[in-house]
Amino acid sequence: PSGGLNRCVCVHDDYQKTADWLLSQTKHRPQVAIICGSGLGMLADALKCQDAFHYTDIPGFPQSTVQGHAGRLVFGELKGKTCVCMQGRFHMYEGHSLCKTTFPVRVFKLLGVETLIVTNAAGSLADGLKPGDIMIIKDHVNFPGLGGFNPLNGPNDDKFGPRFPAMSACYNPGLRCLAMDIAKQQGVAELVQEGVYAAVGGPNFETIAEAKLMHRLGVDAVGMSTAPEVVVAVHCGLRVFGISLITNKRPLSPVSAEIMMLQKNKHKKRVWSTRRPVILQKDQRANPPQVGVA
Ligand SMILES: O=P(O)(O)O[C@@H]1C[C@H](O)[C@@H](CO)O1
Ligand SMILES: Nc1nc2[nH]cnc2c(=O)[nH]1
Repeated sequence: PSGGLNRCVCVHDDYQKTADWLLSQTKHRPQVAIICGSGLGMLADALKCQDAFHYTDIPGFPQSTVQGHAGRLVFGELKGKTCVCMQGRFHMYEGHSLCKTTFPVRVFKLLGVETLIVTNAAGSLADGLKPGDIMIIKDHVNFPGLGGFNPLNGPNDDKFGPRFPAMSACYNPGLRCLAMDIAKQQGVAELVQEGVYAAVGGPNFETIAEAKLMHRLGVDAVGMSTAPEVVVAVHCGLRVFGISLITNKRPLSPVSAEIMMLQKNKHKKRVWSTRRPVILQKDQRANPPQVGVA
């Protein structure tokens, strides 16, 4: 991969100018940044003493084009911590370069942020993860990154981090433990579990074969964001905590008339089944049963 979309074209000064402008517009000095995923922008409403800025008014900031992403940066207080909250993020499928997609993360670093909380909407590939559940991200598979689409491509900015950053402990274990403890205290532990998130480029959802492949690779939930932001955050030394809100199940097999078969159940009764057809015995092959016919 080469070309404009796959090479960081922003220089340190670009991030600094945006950070300086924000610092001149608000008295808040955030320690925590929160990126709200699709439909999760209401998290920002919980902030007290808010200063809010539309992305269109922030010098150098990319613009949000997705429904459910309001396009505002909100500063405020939450339980005694000063936070900055992105109501809406940037995705590769909108046509943003990865450099622009992750631009706010480096701005947060320059604002003095130490901890980044990433949230997203994702489809479940795991049996035990249902729509409405929350998955604490323990690790990720960055499919665009594995293919060479990486926000760190291009000359390394040593002021932010090293050329070859380690990604073996992206999601802070202490924060993951704390989140699980809080879920127990709040009585919602049965809705919360840890899992592996995979980022794909989108905007199309996965084919059955792609979903199966990811499931076999150990992916629990799939979405179209987060991993590039986390790569940039870890590169510049931010502590990261991530959660996926499970919005749907990603089917691993087509449940359709094509594979519906009448099969014998354990009581030897013939019932419709969506189980995979069994391999036929030699003597059955000459006269195979027809799918969907009793
Ligand atoms: O920003 P997130 O990752 O929450 O958005 C997800 C991925 C797509 O933008 C959209 C698809 O439903 O939700
Ligand atoms: N790629 C992908 N992104 C999602 N965002 C919400 N659900 C899904 C899904 O099933 N797949």
